[in-house]
Amino acid sequence: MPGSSHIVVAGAGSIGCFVGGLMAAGGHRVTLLGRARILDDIRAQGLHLTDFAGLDVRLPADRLALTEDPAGLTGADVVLVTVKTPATPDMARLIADHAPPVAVVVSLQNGVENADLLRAALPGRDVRAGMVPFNVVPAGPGRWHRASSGDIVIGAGQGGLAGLLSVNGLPVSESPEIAAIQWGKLLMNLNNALNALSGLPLRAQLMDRDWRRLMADQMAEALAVLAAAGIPAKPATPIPLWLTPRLLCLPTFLFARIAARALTIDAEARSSMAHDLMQRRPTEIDSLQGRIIALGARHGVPTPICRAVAGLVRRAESGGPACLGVGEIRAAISGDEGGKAD
Ligand SMILES: NC(=O)C1=CN([C@@H]2O[C@H](COP(=O)(O)OP(=O)(O)OC[C@H]3O[C@@H](n4cnc5c(N)ncnc54)[C@H](OP(=O)(O)O)[C@@H]3O)[C@@H](O)[C@H]2O)C=CC1
Ligand SMILES: CC(C)(CO)C(=O)C(=O)O
Repeated sequence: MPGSSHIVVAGAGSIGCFVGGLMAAGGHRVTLLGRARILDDIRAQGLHLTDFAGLDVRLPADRLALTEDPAGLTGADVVLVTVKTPATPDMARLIADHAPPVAVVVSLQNGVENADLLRAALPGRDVRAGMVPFNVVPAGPGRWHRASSGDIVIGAGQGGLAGLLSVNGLPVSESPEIAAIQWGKLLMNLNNALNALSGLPLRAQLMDRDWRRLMADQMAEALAVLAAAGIPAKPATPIPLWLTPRLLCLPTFLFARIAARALTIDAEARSSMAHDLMQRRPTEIDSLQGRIIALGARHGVPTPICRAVAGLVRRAESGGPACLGVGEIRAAISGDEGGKAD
């Protein structure tokens, strides 16, 4: 792989445009493969990237290749897969048909199944799992805002890939424990659904103790499932996962002090699932809560919270209410414990 590589972002949305844009600003040749509704805005006014710490990068459209045509994958050194999980099988087929077999494929997606889905469709290729801890929100035409902190981790392998992908403002590291890191992220991503159902920005949701207690109960349920299944999980923040439910239950002034040391999060942040529901798109609920529910069933651990929350997200996906209070969600959980939900 050359020092400056051709990176193709496969699915240019929030994560793809932000990461791809910073990599282009850092000197890589970048192609954004995406939808016309997104690329046309970038064609018209370039790409504008900001973040919680004052980053302000503007890239004219001619610094990027922009295409809706999967033939844009031809000639890639690295393919960054940034579609939502339900779109992974289709994207895997496009990569198989168009990307060179030597291109390294990196999944920058949430959930724990995407790298395996890609490997199954791309036998013999170097496919890495990755974990993106930070939040990116659309902030207007051609503009994306990184609203929380953390650095990308990818699976360890040959070729110094992390060093190659690291650019100013976007360090990338490799870890042999990427599977555990992805499970740790999945535990945090269980809040994507609560955030989406709350209708609140993440910071406002986190500053409310009733929401935090619900997050804590859901996380404790999932930790019990992972313990029964013997699955190790590593946190994306310095706070151990077993301690997180207890921290969430602290009074707000104490929680805020401790959380501020582990994570920066600004007022714009909302989970990717919140954006999916707002835009009436299918969510990743099956690969987040759905994964815990399936494991719980296999290992005899009840998962009433994940089941009720998944049920409410599915209802919202098909046009049901999306702005719920903690009390309404607790009522649905009690219904599930009584065997009524899902
Ligand atoms: N947003 C965030 O803050 C974070 C997201 N993640 C994870 O990163 C992944 C990506 O999330 P995010 O960036 O929010 O997702 P987005 O929905 O913003 O972006 C994905 C884009 O890919 C497009 N797409 C899908 N299939 C194709 C295709 N075949 N050809 C071209 N474009 C395609 C989608 O279009 P369409 O909708 O029309 O299919 C969409 O515009 C997810 O797994 C998410 O959980 C991880 C950390 C944070
Ligand atoms: C908000 C964040 C960064 C963590 O839950 C995320 O992964 C998402 O929005 O999907």
